[in-house]
Amino acid sequence: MSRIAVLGAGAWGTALMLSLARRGGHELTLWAHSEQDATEMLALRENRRFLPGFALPEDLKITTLLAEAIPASEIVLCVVPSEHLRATFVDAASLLTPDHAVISATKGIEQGTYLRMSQVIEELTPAKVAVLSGPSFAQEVAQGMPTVVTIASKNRTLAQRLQSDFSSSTFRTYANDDVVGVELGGALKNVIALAAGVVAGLELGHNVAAALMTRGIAEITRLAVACGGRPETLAGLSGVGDLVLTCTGSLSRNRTVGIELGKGRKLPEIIASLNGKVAEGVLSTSAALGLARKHGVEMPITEQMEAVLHEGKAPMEAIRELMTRSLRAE
Ligand SMILES: NC(=O)C1=CN([C@@H]2O[C@H](COP(=O)(O)OP(=O)(O)OC[C@H]3O[C@@H](n4cnc5c(N)ncnc54)[C@H](O)[C@@H]3O)[C@@H](O)[C@H]2O)C=CC1
Ligand SMILES: O=C(CO)COP(=O)(O)O
Repeated sequence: MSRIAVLGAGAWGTALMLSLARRGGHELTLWAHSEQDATEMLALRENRRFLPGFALPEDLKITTLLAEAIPASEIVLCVVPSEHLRATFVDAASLLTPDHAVISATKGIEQGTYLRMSQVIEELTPAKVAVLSGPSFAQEVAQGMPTVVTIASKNRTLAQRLQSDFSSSTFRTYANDDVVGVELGGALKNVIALAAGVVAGLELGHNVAAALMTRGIAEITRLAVACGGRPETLAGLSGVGDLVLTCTGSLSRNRTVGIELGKGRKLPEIIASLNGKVAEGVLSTSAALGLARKHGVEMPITEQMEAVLHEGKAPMEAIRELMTRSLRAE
């Protein structure tokens, strides 16, 4: 039995909480950032805003107070969007002790610092840190559909404990000690998913989608290895696995944003239509490029995606440039 606080009542925090509840044996608290969302969940026993259609467990505690959620738990599952992770942990820092385990399921790279989410948490808190990543749409996890992800920590005992806490007959976890590879795989696939959406929106066919995934994993792996990750990690669930899911699955928000860009819609209008739901790739693209430049790594797809997202480049021009780069060996 573990006492687990889930920080972040979006789709993914809610789905992971439902999976933990289905596994059974845990005491669960869900922390919501928004007072209004918490009030609605308490009244309806449903997260109608971010993950409608699923009854919240009767014994689930819901709060907007970190001081209520964290001291009552030994495991803190972080699922806030990357943009808000630092602020959340600045507030949470004084409540966390070396006895706490924080497991981050957030997929992103911090703007400006280019830090991975677990690095931000380690910088701010004395807690032990792990990450959870892999091919996992919230909707399917909430429905109890079979899902397989990776839990990574440099602390093998912690990874094994979390594996056992999170695993069930519908949610299987593999342990890994390559935190860098697992975390960067999860963050960087969102950039390629945006690009896969763009070519779908432009109706450019299947060949280019397969090529984007293949060359996408090549550039993701280059950067992850430059940062200290292992290439085989990027061939795993939090690399190829999540890349394939997000580049092909209709439930992906990042891919959907890409499709709309490919159809010619403007980014601010697309973001507004998400109604507060996060497409992490939009911000991660800039951070990924910053990190790549810091390490002298070439990331041609990410570079073109940055130009389309934030410099007004026409999507078709970005594809043309990728296709006409100087020829090289695979
Ligand atoms: N939705 C999915 O299927 C999956 C999402 N993820 C990752 O999980 C993370 C969270 O994504 P979702 O749950 O999908 O988000 P969401 O789009 O469903 O919800 C957005 C969340 O952001 C919160 N928020 C807004 N402003 C905030 C603030 N100032 N401080 C703290 N929280 C604030 C909202 O309350 C809400 O919980 C992301 O990094 C995403 O990439 C990972 C795997 C699957
Ligand atoms: O990370 C995800 C699945 O593993 C979810 O992807 P989207 O954020 O693109 O929906």
